[in-house]
Amino acid sequence: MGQLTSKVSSLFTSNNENRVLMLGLDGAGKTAILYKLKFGNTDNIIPTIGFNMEKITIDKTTLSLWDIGGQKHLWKFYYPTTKILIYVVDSSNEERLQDAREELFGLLEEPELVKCPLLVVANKQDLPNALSSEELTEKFHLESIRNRKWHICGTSAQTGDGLNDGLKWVKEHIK
Ligand SMILES: Nc1nc2c(ncn2[C@@H]2O[C@H](COP(=O)(O)OP(=O)(O)OP(=O)(O)O)[C@@H](O)[C@H]2O)c(=O)[nH]1
Ligand SMILES: [Mg+2]
Repeated sequence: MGQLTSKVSSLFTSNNENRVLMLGLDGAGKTAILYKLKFGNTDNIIPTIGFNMEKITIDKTTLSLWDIGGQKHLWKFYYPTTKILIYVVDSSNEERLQDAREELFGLLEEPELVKCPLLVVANKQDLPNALSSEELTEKFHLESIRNRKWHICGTSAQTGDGLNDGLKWVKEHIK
């Protein structure tokens, strides 16, 4: 069983890509962000079963953006070889903030992700009740993260605001 798991896992990993892993609760907007960046729109998005992967080139650096569906038990298969972790939050959904925070801090304990810089994406900033990135920093106690480089950016996958700034940070911190 262990061997099978490791074979399945190896299907999803490659050492020579700039793997950027996008995680976050279902409905946070991971796929919307990926499609807005890649195709310029967020039309026809449905909940992700499995994953989507798109390559995006910025200033001659090609990033492989892996958007994994919110089914958390599958996330671990995608950890190996990840260089940057992007954690997407629905800033407008206060009810799920605690859950989102717990998932994030659980990920920060994962040995395979321990060396990955972290970009927290405070998504859905176009919605009137969205928490700002400063408010989310406080609610999530992000200042307590000391074992890696981290950054937060406010985005809207709908309008595209903030996405390029986030991508630029990723490019600057990928090794
Ligand atoms: N207003 C607004 N809606 C958004 C934004 N980002 C995503 N959405 C919407 O939120 C819903 C969920 O977005 P998805 O991209 O499917 O979320 P996901 O994180 O990929 O969810 P799973 O695939 O289930 O893990 C969709 O209806 C999106 O159109 C945003 O920035 N603003
Ligand atoms: Mg999705």
